[in-house]
Amino acid sequence: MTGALQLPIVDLSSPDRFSTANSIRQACIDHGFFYLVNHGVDEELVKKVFEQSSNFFSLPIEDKMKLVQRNRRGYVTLYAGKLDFTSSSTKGDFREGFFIGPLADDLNQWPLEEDLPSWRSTMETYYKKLLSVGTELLSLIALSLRLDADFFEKLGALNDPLAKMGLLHYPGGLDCSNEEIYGASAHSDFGMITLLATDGVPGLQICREKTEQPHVWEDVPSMSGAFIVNIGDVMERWTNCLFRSTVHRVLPPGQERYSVTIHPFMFTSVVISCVIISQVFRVDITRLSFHITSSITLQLSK
Ligand SMILES: O=C(O)CCC(=O)C(=O)O
Ligand SMILES: [Fe+2]
Repeated sequence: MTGALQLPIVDLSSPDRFSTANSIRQACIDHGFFYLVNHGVDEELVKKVFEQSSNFFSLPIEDKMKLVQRNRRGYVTLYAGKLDFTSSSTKGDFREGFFIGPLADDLNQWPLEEDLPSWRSTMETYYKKLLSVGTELLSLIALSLRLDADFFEKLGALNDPLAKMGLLHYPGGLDCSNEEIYGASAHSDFGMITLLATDGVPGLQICREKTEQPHVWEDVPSMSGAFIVNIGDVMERWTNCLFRSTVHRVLPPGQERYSVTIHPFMFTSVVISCVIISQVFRVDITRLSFHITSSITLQLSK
């Protein structure tokens, strides 16, 4: 069953940080998803990122394969990944991607400047800008949890700003009537928060009650100029499940679709403890730790 949904809207430019923090709190309790408006990222920059993304994915496959993923950076082919680990489908998700990690460590792969002029600088500008939006958001999230605004910063979230940006391309035109293939199969994101920009083509759906069967899927319409923000598994654990890491997916649209994700903070060395203590612990506190291997494979122990 599906239906359309109107997510809460959070205005990042509001001078009243406490009221913004309260609206974030309510949005994260009710949906785990919200629209972020007045975020200060220039519309022209977002447009350029989408244009450059399309330029890359339009290259011949041989050229894209020269940048095939190494160290979790670079090009990932159609069907190579499957976000729903529980799915019995033998095929992966019907999308291709290009992943960019921390700019300082020299592990990123870039198209040649002569092939795609300004490609690298556009992506680097967007990455840095989104990291600063994420930083502001993280301090508001701390306030929303009745913590000091610099709570996560003091834990080292900004010392090691391990962020991952994904350019995603859903080619469309897939007739999937016989097979269970999605653009992105059902999953929750594993980090703290995700900021998502889409080109407006529909396809994203969320399921708010992940334990209920059958799943009820609701369409998330895009909002012009807004980012879609969602809570990830690590933040769900920080909050003892007060904030939801909501399951979502992307249907294989008949129409071509582009999106850009960024997961700004992936702590590498911090033990995740609960900041919301209630009568009922919904997570196992004694095992709330996580590890990221050098290849940024995150294993959350449950
Ligand atoms: O493309 C989208 O709209 C969402 C993608 C997504 O959920 C993901 O890559 O984690
Ligand atoms: Fe996701």
